[in-house]
Amino acid sequence: MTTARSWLASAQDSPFGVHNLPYGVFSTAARPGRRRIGVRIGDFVLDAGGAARAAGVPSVLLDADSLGPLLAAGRPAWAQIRAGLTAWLTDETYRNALSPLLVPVAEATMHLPFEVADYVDFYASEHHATNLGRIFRPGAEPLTPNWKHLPIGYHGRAGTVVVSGTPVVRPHGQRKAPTDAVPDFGPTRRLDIEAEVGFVVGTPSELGTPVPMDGFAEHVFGVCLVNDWSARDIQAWEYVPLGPFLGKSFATSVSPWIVPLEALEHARVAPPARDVEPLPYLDDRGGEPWGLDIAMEVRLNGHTVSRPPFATMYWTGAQQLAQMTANGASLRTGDLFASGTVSGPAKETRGALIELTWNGEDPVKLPDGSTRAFLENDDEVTITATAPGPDGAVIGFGEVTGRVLP
Ligand SMILES: O=C(O)/C=C/C(=O)CC(=O)CC(=O)O
Ligand SMILES: [Ca+2]
Ligand SMILES: [Mg+2]
Repeated sequence: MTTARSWLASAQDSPFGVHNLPYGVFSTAARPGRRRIGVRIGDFVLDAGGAARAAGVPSVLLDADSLGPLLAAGRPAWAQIRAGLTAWLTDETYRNALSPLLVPVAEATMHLPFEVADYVDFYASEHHATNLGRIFRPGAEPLTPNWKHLPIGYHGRAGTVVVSGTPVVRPHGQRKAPTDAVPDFGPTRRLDIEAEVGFVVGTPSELGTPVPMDGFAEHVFGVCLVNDWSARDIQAWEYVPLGPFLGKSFATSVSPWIVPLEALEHARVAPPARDVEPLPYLDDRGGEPWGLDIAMEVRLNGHTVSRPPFATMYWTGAQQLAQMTANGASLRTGDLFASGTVSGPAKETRGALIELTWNGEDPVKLPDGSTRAFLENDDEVTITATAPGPDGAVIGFGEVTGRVLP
């Protein structure tokens, strides 16, 4: 296949070229109350509903203030709309009609692109799970006996998923260090991040009917970046025996651009070897597994502190989807499930400060001479990522960023 090129100069050699075309929801200062679906192309946001009208094929799925209707429309509609956008942005004859519908990225305010239905967070990095096991449960086997038999996860708080740029207020909660006799209540002293990848569900499923791994592309619309902000002192005290609760439910940030699954076809890689035989519903050996070669980067106050490699994740999104629905639980349009913290084997590839600093014992040094065990007020964390596209093209995910407020 030859590489299609856009007539838009800034789309050439861009991580937002015609091979990507991620969807978001934006407004402009001229009309702040008017939210529209935008498609990122080069340094611009294309007003997608306007583009469809200009091309003579008005679309109720694109003329919307949320991605909800598009998500619900299903894979054939997603493919058809993507093909239309690709044609309009590569065929020179659309240039004059579409050019007035391009808004410079700097002039677009991005919003949460869909109403998050249910939110699930997994625990799928063997390196992260091993590190956290050692830190939270010293002396015990770091990986619990179930870890290689099923993707462990928990249900999070959909209503506190916020778009990139939303400030994160330092949460209060019960804190009790192992050496304290009793807990006290106050602002977390151990505010942390978790660099993750999020999967956005489009097509719903029926209650009582599990979705197998090969239903992944039918149900999952696309992929975003996630920062699962975590208060480690609150978490360590409250999580026994039911798992994460208030230490993680105060805010979860997502990137504003949803990269369609079709754009990641060239990023598919084999996941790590399965050294415990998976049960049949999770066995992706011999099939077409959904490992993804997404290279992530975590910046703290502009300084790169980690480069987590998503390709090292033990459990894939397809296995997580199969696990999430194995009991017959249904999917809803707008469900978001996150991969779990992405940590590679090397220290500089760990996706959370608790691992990077080994529970604060070995603080991260910043160029201004300061150090961080955990986040301080006014710190800003940004996660970015790229993946390989066709013919050497790069697929950009944009960023998820957030600043800590007292
Ligand atoms: O090992 C534990 O007790 C908990 C670890 C986590 O913080 C889990 C989590 O949020 C899942 C993940 O992001 O990998
Ligand atoms: Ca997490
Ligand atoms: Mg969270």
